[in-house]
Amino acid sequence: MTSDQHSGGDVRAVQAGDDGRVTIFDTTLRDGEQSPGCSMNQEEKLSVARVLDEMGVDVIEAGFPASSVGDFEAVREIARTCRTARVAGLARARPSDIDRAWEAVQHANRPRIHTFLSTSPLHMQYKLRMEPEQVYENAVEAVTHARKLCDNVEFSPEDGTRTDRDFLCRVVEAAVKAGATTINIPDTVGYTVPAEFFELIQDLRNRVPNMDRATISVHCHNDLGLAVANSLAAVRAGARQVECTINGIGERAGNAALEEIVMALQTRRDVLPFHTGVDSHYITRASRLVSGITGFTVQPNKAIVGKNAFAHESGIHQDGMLKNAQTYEIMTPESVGLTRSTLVMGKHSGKHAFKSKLQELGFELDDKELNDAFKRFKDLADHKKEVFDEDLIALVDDAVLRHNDRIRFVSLGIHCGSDQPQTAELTLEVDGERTSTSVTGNGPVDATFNAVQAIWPHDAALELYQVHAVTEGTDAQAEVTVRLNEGGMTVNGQGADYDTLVASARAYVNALNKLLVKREKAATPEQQAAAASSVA
Ligand SMILES: CC(=O)SCCNC(=O)CCNC(=O)[C@H](O)C(C)(C)COP(=O)(O)OP(=O)(O)OC[C@H]1O[C@@H](n2cnc3c(N)ncnc32)[C@H](O)[C@@H]1OP(=O)(O)O
Ligand SMILES: CC(C)C(=O)C(=O)O
Repeated sequence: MTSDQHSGGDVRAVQAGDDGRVTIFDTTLRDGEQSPGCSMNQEEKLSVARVLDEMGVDVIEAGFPASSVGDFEAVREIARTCRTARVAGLARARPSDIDRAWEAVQHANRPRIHTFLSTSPLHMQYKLRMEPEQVYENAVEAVTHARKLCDNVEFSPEDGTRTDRDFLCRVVEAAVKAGATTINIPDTVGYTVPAEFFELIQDLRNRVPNMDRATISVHCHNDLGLAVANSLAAVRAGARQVECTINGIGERAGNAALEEIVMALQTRRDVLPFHTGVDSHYITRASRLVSGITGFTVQPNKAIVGKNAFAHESGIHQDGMLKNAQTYEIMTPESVGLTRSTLVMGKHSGKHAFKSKLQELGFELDDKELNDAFKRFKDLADHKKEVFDEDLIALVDDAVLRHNDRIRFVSLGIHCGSDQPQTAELTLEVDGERTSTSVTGNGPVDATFNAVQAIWPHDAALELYQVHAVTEGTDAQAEVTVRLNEGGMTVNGQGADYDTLVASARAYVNALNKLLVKREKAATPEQQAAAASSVA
């Protein structure tokens, strides 16, 4: 078997100087943020961008600047902050969107405008209500306009995998001629399969005469669970940029997961002779940060970053691991930033050990955050025999990532049991002002949520209430997820505490804070100005 047969693909160089380096384009802050229920404020987006920049992601798609004032400002701040990563802003194929994207990214060390327009028959006819020739002209105009502003322009023919092949080749050729430096082929609805996508990318390379003047990129959705497989097939066919997100979050079933792409390329270089610039040791930290901010818990069996990804429970596996870890591990936990714990944390631990433990777990906190988290840790350690790593992660996510919230949990007292009525005595701080109330309900959770409603009236409907124990035992911390829906806007809130009801109140309050962010993003500039003077 030749090495080419072995890799099952076309691994010849795609351009002069091609050494198999794959550009990692992270869209956690744009497509990831489009996940239903996920909304990040500016500071949260910045903290994710900082980690992505540090870990060596090549391009950060920071948002869609024309979509709201809040997103515009977040993209602008990220552009000003990132040191090495290129910062991209997404724009529809309209001059006003493109101008807005440029306004947001222009101060980046390395800016990019990413403009897109659907090319599939379905999208053109029903969504855009445009004829193919109008779409062709519009795509050329958009890229031409973007190139007048920025020398690095990406063009995406949206729904590319369901586009007529001849038309796709024509549009791509014209976009490259107009100055697009990257051509991104999106599998917008996660429809393609690996062999088909391989053939599509190869076909573009063979048929589009000027294809070698632009980098081919792919953007795969996970509707059939094939996003990573499709992306890797495309790389073998000559794509040199992969668009992906941390933990695979994104529209519907999500996008290709960054950690899976990076680790597949790193672990299987023998059959996938490509490499990225990402330092894989940052993966766990980035995953936990995104999960904490979005409230999207990572499923335990998720590849690379799931809680069980490096856990071995059955005897034969444990025996093999003790004899040689490679028997059941194809990569080391250390390579993705998981450290084997050396410090045991308990109520006698001091702040130095606490800080060092958090660093081991991938958290870098400022002094205020550290003090807040330490206070919560001491309180937890007083109520729990052993404080595990999972407890600390839940606690830090809860204590630290919320410090800019406008509505804050202060205290909760509950009267519950078989005596009626169940009553919640709740104190919240709203924009710095404390309010207390005492409210009844059908059970302690209902009473707690009624109390939140009494202090901060709102119309959002509760869609999900979920409790899970962070570790085993009756003294385990509870991690609660609450999903609210207000006029079609969904948000997920999370809260953790050794008291399930306090965790519930924290989760509800967290969801309300996210709703405030989402409302702000959805508002027009005039509505935003009016809202600035009143929270509710
Ligand atoms: C596949 C993807 O992920 S694409 C990115 C999706 N991301 C988002 O939508 C970000 C959040 N979106 C928003 O904030 C809003 O949709 C906005 C601000 C972008 C636009 O809001 P509105 O002006 O109210 O338009 P609305 O969203 O209802 O409809 C979209 C309009 O854009 C048009 N459109 C859609 N895609 C494109 C495109 N790539 N280029 C040009 N026009 C487009 C649609 O045809 C429709 O036009 P119409 O109003 O003439 O019918
Ligand atoms: C804007 C494009 C790249 C996109 O998100 C998609 O097609 O899924």
